[in-house]
Amino acid sequence: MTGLGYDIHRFKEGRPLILGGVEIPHTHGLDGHSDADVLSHAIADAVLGAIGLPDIGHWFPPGDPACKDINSLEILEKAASLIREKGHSLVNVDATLIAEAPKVLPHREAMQANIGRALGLPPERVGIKATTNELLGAIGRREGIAAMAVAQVD
Ligand SMILES: Nc1ccn([C@@H]2O[C@H](COP(=O)(O)O)[C@@H](O)[C@H]2O)c(=O)n1
Ligand SMILES: C[C@@]1(CO)OP(=O)(O)OP(=O)(O)OC[C@H]1O
Repeated sequence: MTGLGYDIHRFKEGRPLILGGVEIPHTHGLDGHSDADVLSHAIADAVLGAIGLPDIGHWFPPGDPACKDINSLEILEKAASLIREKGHSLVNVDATLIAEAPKVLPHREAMQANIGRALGLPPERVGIKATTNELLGAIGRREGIAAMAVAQVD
């Protein structure tokens, strides 16, 4: 089965920028109740969606004090454990970050390692790509970062 995930967070000054559990040097971080790791959120929704489970807001309710500044790698761990509990196995995930800045590909291997560890996948089964939005729209105006992801589950 295949799952699809998408998320977007706006930039906010004074927050660290966390993507795939990696702190990436930048002028702004992303706003959110959690650590706002847009990449991990999109991947978690793809994993959950592959077996028809409700999305991350069901398991980690927006605004829940228990989720304040939560490390989103924990969300990935939860999604992967639900897959195993239901008798399935995760095959791979693939994601694209959409960001005008910063350049994120220099951090690809660190993100693959973190996400792979959280999901129980080897790094080569964690695809991470990035593109700018060619200066178009909100992403092009550097107002935030979006991510989309797919997951394959047997
Ligand atoms: N935030 C980003 C965006 C892009 N990259 C890398 O740059 C390549 C070219 O991007 P275009 O949008 O101009 O096609 C892209 O393929 C990525 O390798 C990046 O690292 N971080
Ligand atoms: C994990 C949660 C918890 O508040 O994180 P947020 O930072 O609010 O991020 P969002 O992607 O808007 O929604 C998911 C939430 O469930």
